[in-house]
Amino acid sequence: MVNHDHDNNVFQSKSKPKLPVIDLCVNNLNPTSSAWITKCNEVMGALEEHGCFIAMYDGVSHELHDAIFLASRDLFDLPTQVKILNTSDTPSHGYVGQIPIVPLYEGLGIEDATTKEGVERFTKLMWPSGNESFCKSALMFSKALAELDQIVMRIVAKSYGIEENYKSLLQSTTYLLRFLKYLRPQGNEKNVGLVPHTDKSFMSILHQQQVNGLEIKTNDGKWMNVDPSPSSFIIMAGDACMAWTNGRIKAPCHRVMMQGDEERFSFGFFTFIRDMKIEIPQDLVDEDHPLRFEAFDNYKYIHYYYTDEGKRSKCPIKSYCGI
Ligand SMILES: O=C(O)CCC(=O)C(=O)O
Ligand SMILES: [Fe+2]
Repeated sequence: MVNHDHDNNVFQSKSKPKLPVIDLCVNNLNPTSSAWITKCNEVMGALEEHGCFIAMYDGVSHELHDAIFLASRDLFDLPTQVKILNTSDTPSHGYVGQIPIVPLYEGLGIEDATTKEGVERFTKLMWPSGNESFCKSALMFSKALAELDQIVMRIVAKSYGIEENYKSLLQSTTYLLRFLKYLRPQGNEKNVGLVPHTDKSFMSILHQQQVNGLEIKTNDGKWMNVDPSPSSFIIMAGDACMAWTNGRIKAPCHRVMMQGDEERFSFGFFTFIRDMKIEIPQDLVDEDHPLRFEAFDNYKYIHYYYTDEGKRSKCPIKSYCGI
């Protein structure tokens, strides 16, 4: 069982750079209160400064937090020949494991994770005779995180005055829930769990259990640790959001470093825009902010990223559709 005592502690070690922590608990969100404007400013300030922040969110109960991490352990305990059945047309959306540059990393993904069909399809593939509790937890967790994503994106859209543009994106949003596991590091050295990258998603929400490892690069090039808590979720912009906001919100570079002798479980919940080109809203283009990105397709961009040219690029979204 997870120990929740650390929930009330300070989230990040002192004297190190800290990510803003913003309360997005449902009961504390009242758009008619005077505190609401302050909250929106905090969210926008954090996203424009860091491309990410820590959200305190009660849409995932402690019971669901425990259940989804138990479900994750069940999943990773399956034989590799079962896990590799999790395939996808999109690179790194299905099973990934035993990769030489990241030998500690293993991940599986549920596409259409907020739909019963999507979650049932995945569950049936992994457990042909069924796994009711897995299915229930994965669906509840995904739905709760989709709500959190929409809370954040509505604030972004309203602040920029681009609600109509966001509405059309929302209708084409798909959700990928990735279960992630990192083996305990070999020896005493800090080991790479996941190499530095920016996400190819529109938005990402990360959630980790008690073992640390996620590090986010600050604007002055330092790596900042993020400490976990059952009620905290890291909201992070992906490359697609960076282009959509005409560069106002940057996708932060992050990595996973493993230390100590424990394995680590985490979740990545990613939004992508399917079947439509993402256009940079006119309202975000003016004399001071000339158009920096052409309209682009989120999935074609992912495929581009996995080409040699994409992999070599320092900023793949700029190489793909930058002006
Ligand atoms: O495990 C984590 O906390 C981070 C995962 C991540 O960055 C990713 O899957 O893109
Ligand atoms: Fe990532």
